[in-house]
Amino acid sequence: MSKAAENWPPEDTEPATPHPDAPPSGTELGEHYSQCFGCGDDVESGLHIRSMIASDMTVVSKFTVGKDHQGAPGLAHGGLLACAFDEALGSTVGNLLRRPAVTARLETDFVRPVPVGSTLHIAAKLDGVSRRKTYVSAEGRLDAEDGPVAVRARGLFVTVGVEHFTKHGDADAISQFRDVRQAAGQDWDINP
Ligand SMILES: CCCCCCCCCC(=O)SCCNC(=O)CCNC(=O)[C@H](O)C(C)(C)COP(=O)(O)OP(=O)(O)OC[C@H]1O[C@@H](n2cnc3c(N)ncnc32)[C@H](O)[C@@H]1OP(=O)(O)O
Repeated sequence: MSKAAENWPPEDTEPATPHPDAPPSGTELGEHYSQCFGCGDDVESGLHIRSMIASDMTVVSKFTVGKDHQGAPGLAHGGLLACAFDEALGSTVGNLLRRPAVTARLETDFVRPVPVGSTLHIAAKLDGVSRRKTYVSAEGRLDAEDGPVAVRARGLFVTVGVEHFTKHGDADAISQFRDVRQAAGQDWDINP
């Protein structure tokens, strides 16, 4: 996968089993939390990533690089690109497996510069599961699904209980988030 790559996944895994209630192919996912830097509509300079279920093992996401996302003049900051892949990979794990999980490890290979105004087409897939660990990887292509590869990433997500978020996060905000989502008949507990 990358020049520095070793085996991936780095241990024996079982194939991932999509949750029976995972959204079907073609489902547009929207934001998972309005204040999420990756996908939230309320974060003005956020990434505003939008994702769609592509199959029972893959999710495709789009991230358009804005002026607030620069490192060098006119070019995306690498850390923000890593953030975009964290979001895309996390969305893949959360929506297909439907259990709360957090990023434990994230690797990125920056293959070519990503200019402001360009759109990364990110295709992410579940690579395997070992106990609480889910391995997932993605490629981001410039300006088209079959454009040149600009970034590759792979991550390890570890399944956690909802108490991970209530204990370490803002319990009041989580409570409000839960109420709003439940009132709208939406799930709230796969990654609040
Ligand atoms: C619909 C949803 C959309 C969601 C999109 C959002 C995407 C954004 C996602 C994020 O950015 S989440 C925020 C960033 N991540 C964190 O804040 C996580 C902080 N870390 C932790 O809370 C804990 O370290 C963690 C929960 C990951 C693990 O702690 P635990 O005490 O629960 O488990 P443990 O340390 O025993 O690790 C479990 C397994 O994972 C392995 N592991 C943990 N960290 C690792 C690591 N860094 N590298 C390799 N392996 C790792 C560990 O060796 C072990 O393997 P084994 O089962 O084989 O023993």
